[in-house]
Amino acid sequence: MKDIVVIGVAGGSASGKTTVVNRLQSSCNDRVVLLSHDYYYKPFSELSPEERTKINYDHPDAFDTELLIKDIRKLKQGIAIDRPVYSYIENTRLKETVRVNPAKVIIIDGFMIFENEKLRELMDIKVFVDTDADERLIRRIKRDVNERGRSLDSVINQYTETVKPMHELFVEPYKKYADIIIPRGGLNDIAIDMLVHRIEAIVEEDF
Ligand SMILES: Nc1ncnc2c1ncn2[C@@H]1O[C@H](COP(=O)(O)OP(=O)(O)O)[C@@H](O)[C@H]1O
Ligand SMILES: O=c1ccn([C@@H]2O[C@H](COP(=O)(O)O)[C@@H](O)[C@H]2O)c(=O)[nH]1
Repeated sequence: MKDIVVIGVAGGSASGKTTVVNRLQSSCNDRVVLLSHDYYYKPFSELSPEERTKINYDHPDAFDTELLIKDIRKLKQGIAIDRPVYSYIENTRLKETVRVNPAKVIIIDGFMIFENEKLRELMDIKVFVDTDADERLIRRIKRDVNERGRSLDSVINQYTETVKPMHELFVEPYKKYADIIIPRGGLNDIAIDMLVHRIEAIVEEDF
């Protein structure tokens, strides 16, 4: 039996990680499972909804990364997990969980997943989705206003106060750990096709 392969997909907020991962998943179907670092945001249930809007969500302390590491280890041992579900609208973890069964390829995505050494060491292939900051900001404004229930002012304030400075501390310096860098994000067909072929080769090996 071959080892389970863990692929990490990092990159700044709104760089196109989800777009890349969805394209990888749809090419490889149920042979691949996805765990997003964002599922593992701490619930901060002791705080009021108003207080939760003020948290720095771009700092490593906002995540329960230990739980993610435990869950990846269980999947690697062939044990199913119940992963948390996070709401960006309510800024907290929901009551329900989602069952994740072991698969040959585990994809982990998250903007700062290369920052944590223990997490990084679990990854066999590290991919960084690299998109210019101005494009990421435009995409983030559109997404957060349309899908995450934010006002234009709140997106711009959050970006200047935490997203950008934390990106410079916890995302960009860790790009050096990537094995593959995908410029321009989710619509880079050539880079995505190459990755899909690599993953297909892995899942087609004897299990
Ligand atoms: N190449 C692209 N061109 C234009 N918009 C894009 C592109 N890639 C992603 N987007 C859009 O930008 C937003 C952020 O992309 P997403 O894949 O969710 O990024 P991430 O997971 O890195 O935050 C989404 O609304 C997505 O539809
Ligand atoms: O409650 C929350 C939790 C997270 N965020 C922001 O989300 C992004 C990460 O998502 P991407 O898909 O990688 O963009 C992060 O930059 C946090 O600022 C939030 O606003 N509220």
